[in-house]
Amino acid sequence: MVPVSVGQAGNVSGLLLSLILSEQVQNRTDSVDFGPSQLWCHRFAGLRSYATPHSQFFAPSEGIMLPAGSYNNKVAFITGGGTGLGRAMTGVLSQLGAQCVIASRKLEVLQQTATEISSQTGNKVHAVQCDVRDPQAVSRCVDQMVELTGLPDVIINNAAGNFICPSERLSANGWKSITDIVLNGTAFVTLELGKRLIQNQKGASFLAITTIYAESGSGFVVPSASAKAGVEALYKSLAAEWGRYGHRFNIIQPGPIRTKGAFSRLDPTGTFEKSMIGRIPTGRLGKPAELANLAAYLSSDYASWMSGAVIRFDGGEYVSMAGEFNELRKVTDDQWKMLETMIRSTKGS
Ligand SMILES: CC/C=C\C/C=C\CC/C=C/C=C/C(=O)SCCNC(=O)CCNC(=O)[C@H](O)C(C)(C)COP(=O)(O)OP(=O)(O)OC[C@H]1O[C@@H](n2cnc3c(N)ncnc32)[C@H](O)[C@@H]1OP(=O)(O)O
Ligand SMILES: NC(=O)C1=CN([C@@H]2O[C@H](COP(=O)(O)OP(=O)(O)OC[C@H]3O[C@@H](n4cnc5c(N)ncnc54)[C@H](OP(=O)(O)O)[C@@H]3O)[C@@H](O)[C@H]2O)C=CC1
Repeated sequence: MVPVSVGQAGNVSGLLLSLILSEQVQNRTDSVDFGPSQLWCHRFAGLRSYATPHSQFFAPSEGIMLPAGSYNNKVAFITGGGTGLGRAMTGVLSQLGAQCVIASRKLEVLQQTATEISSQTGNKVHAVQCDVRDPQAVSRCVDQMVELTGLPDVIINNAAGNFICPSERLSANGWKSITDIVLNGTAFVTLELGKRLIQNQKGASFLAITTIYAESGSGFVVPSASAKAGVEALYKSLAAEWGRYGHRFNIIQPGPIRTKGAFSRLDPTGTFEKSMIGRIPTGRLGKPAELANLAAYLSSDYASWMSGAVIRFDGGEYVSMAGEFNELRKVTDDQWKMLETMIRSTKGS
């Protein structure tokens, strides 16, 4: 680990940094306990990753949590399973004994992931091309899965699209592109599989990956925020309606976890990561393996009494952003002494 100074980035991010974040970062530098000297940068595989010193209290455990064989004789269907978090979840489920089917648009990417994971775990991973925006394609994908593995025990709706964009620059097609993948795609997959499972009297666990801002909303990712909120309403509603058919529905809201797909579209210059880490109480990003362990637990028989749950998984970022006075973390001991003296010396109203 090497300490880095804020502002070491390249031209574009340097410009953005000074224009957008200068006040925030400068404040930190001057007066708070999270200045550049305490901002650490790990360098590995060509990627930067910032963390605070106190993140050492929260070192990630990336080993597989559930007992070996927990998914023997189970079939798991994961949308967007070829990359990022979907790939991590597929790896863990496969390692635990599941036969996995991964689906998305890019067949070559899926095939490569399937080959790599199955050669590591010894369990079959099937790649099926599917654009979840197209209900007919979803139906064909499920036909193909039925041929390969039969209907699944576990469905993970993980596929998504996103990009940062001021809403006044957003075209109708930009809106449609994101909401079609996230909300309609999740609905098409869930309805198609749900109906077939019901016909076959087979129970299943459904999991949706949303995000922390599904609850709060967020500027600059408005189609994603709207669609993810819709996914949460869909899953909470079906948890109530389809329990009688043996179906559970749960939701994970991840905070920031480094993946190429997310970071290239949400932080293309790498400028925002540092300020984001400053507001995460555990002082670091999440790891795909941590998310995968939680998903494996929620989708397993160990969680058979969990349905309708919304699990925030963000190192504390959401509550840290929400609390009115949380910025007072930045006040030093000397400043507290002064503030306390001022407050105690105030008499009357
Ligand atoms: C440090 C911060 C980093 C991260 C974490 C932070 C916080 C935690 C919360 C994070 C939540 C993350 C949520 C996610 O969902 S991340 C997942 C990201 N992964 C992907 O997006 C993968 C798939 N994405 C894509 O395939 C594409 O990006 C796209 C655009 C979604 C779909 O591709 P498609 O080929 O179908 O679409 P296009 O034809 O290219 O575009 C359609 C339409 O949209 C307009 N568009 C595209 N990009 C932009 C842009 N950047 N700005 C504005 N508009 C855009 C495009 O122009 C088209 O519209 P028209 O021109 O036709 O009007
Ligand atoms: N990483 C993070 O910090 C966070 C991620 N999330 C959520 O986690 C999930 C995974 O994201 P992440 O792994 O980071 O990003 P990725 O970009 O790696 O994952 C998105 C996946 O969705 C697939 N996909 C996109 N469009 C379609 C489509 N039309 N049909 C089928 N599949 C599609 C992509 O595959 P292909 O291109 O082959 O279609 C890709 O595999 C998403 O739901 C995201 O919203 C939530 C909060 C934070």
